[in-house]
Amino acid sequence: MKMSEFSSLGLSDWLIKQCKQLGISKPTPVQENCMPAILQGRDCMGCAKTGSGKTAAFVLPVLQKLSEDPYGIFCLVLTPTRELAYQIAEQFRVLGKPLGLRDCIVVGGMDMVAQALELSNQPHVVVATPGRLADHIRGSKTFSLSRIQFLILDEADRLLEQGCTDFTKDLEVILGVLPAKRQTLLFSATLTDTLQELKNIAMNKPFFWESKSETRTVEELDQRYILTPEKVKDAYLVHLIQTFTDEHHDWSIIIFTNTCKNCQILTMMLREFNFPTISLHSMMKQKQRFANLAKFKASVYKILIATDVAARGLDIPTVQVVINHNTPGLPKTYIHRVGRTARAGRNGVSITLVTQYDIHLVHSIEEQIQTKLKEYPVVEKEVHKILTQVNVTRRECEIKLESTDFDEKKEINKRKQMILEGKDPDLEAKRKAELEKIKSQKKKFKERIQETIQRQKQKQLKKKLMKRKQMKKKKAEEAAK
Ligand SMILES: Nc1ncnc2c1ncn2[C@@H]1O[C@H](COP(=O)(O)OP(=O)(O)OP(=O)(O)O)[C@@H](O)[C@H]1O
Repeated sequence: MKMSEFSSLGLSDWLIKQCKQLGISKPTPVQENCMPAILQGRDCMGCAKTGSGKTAAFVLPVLQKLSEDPYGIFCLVLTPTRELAYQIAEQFRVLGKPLGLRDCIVVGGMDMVAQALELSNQPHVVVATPGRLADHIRGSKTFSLSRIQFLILDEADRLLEQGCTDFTKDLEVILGVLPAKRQTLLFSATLTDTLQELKNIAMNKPFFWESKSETRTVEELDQRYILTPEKVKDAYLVHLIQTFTDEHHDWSIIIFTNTCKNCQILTMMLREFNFPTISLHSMMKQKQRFANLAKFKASVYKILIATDVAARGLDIPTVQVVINHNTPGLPKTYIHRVGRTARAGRNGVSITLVTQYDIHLVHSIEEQIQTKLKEYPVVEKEVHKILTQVNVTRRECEIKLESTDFDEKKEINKRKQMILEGKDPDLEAKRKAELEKIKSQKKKFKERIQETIQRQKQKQLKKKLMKRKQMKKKKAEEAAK
């Protein structure tokens, strides 16, 4: 009966069989609703919660169509991170094995010549991050995307966001070489903010489907918070990990933090406490990033410390806990981060460490997800017992990191990025210094004004007091007369 459900959506038997081998036997709502429209040739926008099977919702119909009329390059998938590109390509490869599907992954940080060669061999599916693909388009005439049938934007809203990595210029280059007659599919757990821009990319009045639900996170996720002063945060972190690892042998944990440096320091610190920890952030070499992720997926390391480069899309079933070492500034980021657990109907816990300065962020997260975070119970005495040891260890790790060339590397990476963006790093540095100067002058000016106002207020107060004193004296004198 389950088999017939996929077949009633229009998939061939070979594809249904292939799904079954991966434990995919009954379509999830996003698949059930979006696949028929895609198979009918319509553009589609699918917005469904994290871990709800959006990838197969586009991979399966593309494979179905490809099997009916195979030619390369048939489909282009764009995605914001390199790790996600590999994950998506893998789904295509596994599900499309009976077709002899050829895919090509085009991401930054990997050999460009090898990629160019693969592109010229007419793969059926290209999965790419926008920056590197745009580079290939600008620099090479050995491949063409002018006949693609499908353009897919996975994590579509992120691709349009002008965040720390801005994809918009690269997207323009890519869209410029694609045929107007194509099917465009857009998927994400958070489409609504950029809906209009996305509709423009889809062009042909897309079929839009959004999972109807009051909450924006899954029910299987137990969402918690711990209110903590900044300097006790790390002690809570160590305590939490100790408790989880004592109680569960087969659990994996992802810890999200805000900067690459913090990621590095926390990894060093947790290793000092003998926790099997590994990190993932954008300052690492790409090969190292892939290697670390593979080791985490294989449970060689149970703890992954990552920046938001790992916040979206990664599908690792063993992850039972997500810890937010910092409260995310955007509710959207929170939704994707905690969505790394409780996937495909499994249970999971998320714990967000909140300082007094982040409470307003928690309120806006709660408002967006339509769920209240519950306090996570902790025996505080236990945390205070390890507080000094944890903070001393952290300080030692910071000193160790300072003695390496981490900051220097960061600076070099920044300069490289600027050169790639066509900016002059020295000129930018000068501009930044000037801006800082203006800012500091403004700050000083403001402070001086505040001081003057304060002084004037004090003067007035003094005057008033004097007047009152004199009045009292006068009254007393008059009374004495
Ligand atoms: N019909 C299905 N039945 C059971 N499992 C499925 C089904 N479809 C997909 N899955 C599995 O569910 C998991 C999550 O799917 P997927 O990674 O596509 O989620 P997603 O919706 O893209 O999440 P995110 O928004 O975090 O990217 C995967 O391991 C996938 O193999």
